[in-house]
Parts: sequence; structure tokens; C-alpha cells
Amino acid sequence: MAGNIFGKLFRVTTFGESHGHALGGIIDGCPSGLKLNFEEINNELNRRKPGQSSIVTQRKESDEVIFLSGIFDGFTTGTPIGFIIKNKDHNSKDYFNIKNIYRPSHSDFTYYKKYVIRDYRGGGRSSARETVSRVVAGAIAKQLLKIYNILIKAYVSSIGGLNLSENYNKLDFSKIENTPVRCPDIQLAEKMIKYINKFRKKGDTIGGIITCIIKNVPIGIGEPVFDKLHAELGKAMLSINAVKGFEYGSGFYGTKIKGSNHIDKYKNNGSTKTNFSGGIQGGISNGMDIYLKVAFKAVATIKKKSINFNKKKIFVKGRHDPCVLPRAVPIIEAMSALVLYDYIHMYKILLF
Ligand SMILES: Cc1cc2nc3c(=O)[nH]c(=O)nc-3n(C[C@H](O)[C@H](O)[C@H](O)COP(=O)(O)O)c2cc1C
Repeated sequence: MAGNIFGKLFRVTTFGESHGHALGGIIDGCPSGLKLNFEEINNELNRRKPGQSSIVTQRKESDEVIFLSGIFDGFTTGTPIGFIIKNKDHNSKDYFNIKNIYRPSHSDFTYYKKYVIRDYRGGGRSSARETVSRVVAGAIAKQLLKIYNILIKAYVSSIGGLNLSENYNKLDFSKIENTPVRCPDIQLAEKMIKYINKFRKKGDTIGGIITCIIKNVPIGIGEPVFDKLHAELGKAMLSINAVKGFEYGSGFYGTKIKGSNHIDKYKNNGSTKTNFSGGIQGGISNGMDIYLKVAFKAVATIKKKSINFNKKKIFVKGRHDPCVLPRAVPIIEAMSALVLYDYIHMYKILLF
């Protein structure tokens, strides 16, 4: 199975399955001499972990990371950072009844057809439990990005038909973590929670959108032609489970307004009056904020009778997310951090 490595110079390889002994990763390309803040790494893991509130899956995992290599006296040594996160609360028997049948719109069918032998428990390798390793690597990348003063903030901007207003400059990012749904508008967050609970009680699921803002990116990050910054961000986001769409800058809205209204006119200092470009022009950062949106579907494991492709009725047990967005916020931030640090790395090698 290929496809388990992300990044070019700052690279993370992830391994592990949802119901195996452990998940983990190897980070290669981390410079020596970074004093790691372990509390911050744990904090990122706590934001992603299951069982953190009533509106996410009730699987209870402490998600403690154990570092195996690459760190000495709290500092990175420049050698590969190996780490694991043990699985503790996996009820594998919940999946025995779907061993040979495929949940509609999950990855059971395609994994079976491609690999034949697969760990079907909890989705195995296709489970979003894999993203725990991305969050560890992303937390380290975030600490490296602090050196450049780069700030990454993601939040839930839409659940079903409930939408946050477009202007992120008016939002108070310090409120994102104040509610379990991770929407900074507290009144809207309350409505979103009620909305998610409505679906949860019915055994159904609901999707939505996460917005991510990346501030203080220096001018010049991103490469021609195939390694454009937005292309890598798009790949990063679309590699996350259940993601159905990605846009940056004006995105699809940019198709609806005329060119004379869409151009970002320059101010005297090189910054622009508007930012429809989303901080990237020609695949290279222009110093303005990068902003992007990621669309998540309503996920497949509904607690209702469902029919699989050979017309057999199936009922999926197990503990599942009625809405994955609250837990996906730190994953979006982690993937953004991995891309940004990797690309800054490349830039330094080319110029210094
Ligand atoms: C944080 C998170 C939690 C998820 N939890 C579930 C879940 O409980 N049930 C489910 O069916 N899918 C869940 N998913 C999505 C599946 O992993 C995903 O839909 C599946 O692997 C098929 O891949 P695809 O939807 O990207 O095509 C979750 C995704 C994320 C990001």
C-alpha cells in the first residue's frame, strides 16, 4: 500500500488502523534544536480525540502520544521522530456483523476490491483515526511556524443550512474553543449543537464547512508549476476523510462577479485593498491572509437499517460521529501547518 507519506522535505509517514494495537508516525526533516512544548501537542490531540463532548463519537480514547525517537532532553535532534498512540477503547465485536458486507458510501467496498485482505474493524486504515498521527506532526509543524509568526486558525463556519457570516475579520477567534462545536459565534454555535443533536438522536448524520485562516505568511512561499501553494493545500485537505470540497480565496463565488470587481487593487505598500486571491497568486503567497474552506459530507455510518449492494439489510453498530466537523478543526489546522512548514523549508533551501 503506497500513499502513506505526506510532504517533500518535512515529511510525515503515518501507520496504523482503527482497531489495531496502535497508530503512529515518523516525521523526517524536522530540524535539530526545537524545544518541544508537549502540553501544546497534547492540547491539539485533546481537540481531536473522540468522546470529548456529547455531539461526537462516544468512543473514549485518551490519545496519549508516546515518542520513541528523535527527541533528547526535550529538544528535537534532527533525526526521525517516531511516535505511537495506543488504541485502548476499541469494541471490535461491533463490526463482526459487517465483516463481509459493505457500508454504503464508506470505503469498505473499494478497500475490499483493491486489497482483498483488510482490517474491516472500524474501517481499519480508512478510518479517520489515522488523522491522530497527522495532528501530532501538525502540532510540531505549528511550533516551528511560530518562529515565523505564522498563525493558523480554523473554525466551523457551517453545519447543514446554518451559516456563519462571511467576514472573518469580525470574528473573535478566542471564542472558537468556548463551545464543543468550535464555531466562534456563540449564539450560532448553540443552534448548531441543537441541530447536530437532532440528527444524533435519530441515528443520522449531518455535514458542513470548516474555514481556515492563515496569517503572516511571508511573500514568496509556493513553487511553480505543479507545486503551487494552493495545489498542495488542496491535496492536504482533500486527503482528509469525508472531505468533498475545497476552495481558497473567492473560490466558487469568484465565478459570479465581473473581473473589474474581482481584481485586488494594490495599496502603496504592495498589500491589496481586497483579497479575492486568498493570499496566493500564481501559486505563490503574496503576504495577504490565506483563507480556505473545506466541505465535509454527512458521514456514512447511520444508525438506521441500510441496504448494501447485494440487497442485504445491514445495521451498523459501534460508536460514530453524528457530525465530524468539531473534531476535524484541529485536523485542518494540522494539515495547513504541514504544508506551510514544508514549503517554507523548500524556500529556504532555494534562497539561502
Ligand atoms: C474526524 C472524523 C471522524 C469520522 N468519523 C466517522 C464516523 O463515525 N462514521 C463514518 O461513517 N465516517 C466517519 N468519518 C469519515 C470516514 O472516515 C470516511 O467517510 C470514509 O473513510 C470514506 O472516505 P470518503 O468519505 O473520504 O470517501 C470521519 C471523518 C473524520 C474527519
